[in-house]
Amino acid sequence: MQKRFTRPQNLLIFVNPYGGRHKAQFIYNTTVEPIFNLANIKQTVVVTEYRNHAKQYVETEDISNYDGIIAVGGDGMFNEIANGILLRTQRENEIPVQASSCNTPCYKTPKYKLGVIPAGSTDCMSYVSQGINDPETSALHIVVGDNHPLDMCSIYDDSGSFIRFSFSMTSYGYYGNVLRKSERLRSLGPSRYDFAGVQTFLNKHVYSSEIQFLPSSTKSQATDIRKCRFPCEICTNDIKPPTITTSVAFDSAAPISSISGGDIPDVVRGNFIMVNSAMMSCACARSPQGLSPSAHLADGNMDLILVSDCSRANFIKYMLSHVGKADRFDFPFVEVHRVKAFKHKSLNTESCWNTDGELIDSPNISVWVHTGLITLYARGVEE
Ligand SMILES: Nc1ncnc2c1ncn2[C@@H]1O[C@H](COP(=O)(O)OP(=O)(O)OP(=O)(O)O)[C@@H](O)[C@H]1O
Repeated sequence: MQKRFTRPQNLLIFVNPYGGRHKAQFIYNTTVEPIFNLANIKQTVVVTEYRNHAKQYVETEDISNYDGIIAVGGDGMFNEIANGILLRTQRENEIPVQASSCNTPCYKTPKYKLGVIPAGSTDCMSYVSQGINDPETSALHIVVGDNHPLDMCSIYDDSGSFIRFSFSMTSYGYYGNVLRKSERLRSLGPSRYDFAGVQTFLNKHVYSSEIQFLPSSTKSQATDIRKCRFPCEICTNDIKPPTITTSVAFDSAAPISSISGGDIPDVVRGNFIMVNSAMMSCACARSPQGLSPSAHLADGNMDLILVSDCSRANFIKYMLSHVGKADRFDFPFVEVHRVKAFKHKSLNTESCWNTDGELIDSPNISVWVHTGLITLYARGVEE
């Protein structure tokens, strides 16, 4: 078991000059570097030059001297680094990354701890793991070597091919369409999400889908009042190792039951404005409670939130419930399930997926949670 505090000696740091308001370099120079220098931490800085630069770097370069990898950027940067280091770790341990791997106790945790200094647009990772988007706070958590496990999910297309790992929201329909539009509006900075959101809302689309899911085997529920707060008993005590043991490759026709080692899946069919899964609360400065306020950082579950067709007025009410403290599950057209895995099949016209702000074009995917697969320099949110 990892010690709760292991102060880092030597860090690999990626600075994304392109994310958020383009302030990552300034934040690193003025806030992060001085704190790391005071703590005598050796630093190697890579300013990213293109998309996937950080992912390629951690997958292929010699990183054996470092004890941690830090993103100065947003959730997209963190996702890149997490994907790169997870793929490298599986490759080095000869663990194949494909859907059938989910049927064994699965992927190996990297030996490197990951941290993020918020310098993106949404910065959900910092907000959810520290309760605030503040570069100084994040730098201090790294300096003292705080530890917190983080669940990751793995996503596959309907032929069982691996797509990517993800840590926060994976969403089909509305948020997928917003992302697709917002990518074309990057020059507007963070406000691109507002423009894309309004446009997507005005062109409301509804998608017919079938979703199979494996319900969680833990006692906690998405509707719990208790949230993930330091010290979180659910994240530290309630973790169950994966029980999935059979080995059958995914294919588009196979029901999730044949690949779930005896667990019986539930099935829902309907017309949805969006299908969301939240690995964590997905809170951010704009939505301080997040998409699923009682989701946990490391309990081996995700919350599957199905938003059925409804009037535009009701959809706005649902979206506005995310800004305040109102119960976002108290709508007749919203249902929520705490699950370990799910599989989505489109039954008519197709949308795309938004996972951690990255686009997945394939509408038919399966998603599996892996308990505590990453170790973060974080403590969790303190009240
Ligand atoms: N030099 C670069 N040029 C273009 N894209 C880059 C460069 N460096 C990194 N990227 C890409 O920028 C994307 C977005 O970065 P980042 O997550 O830091 O900011 P953001 O999208 O504004 O914030 P958030 O993800 O929190 O909403 C990353 O997915 C990364 O691949």
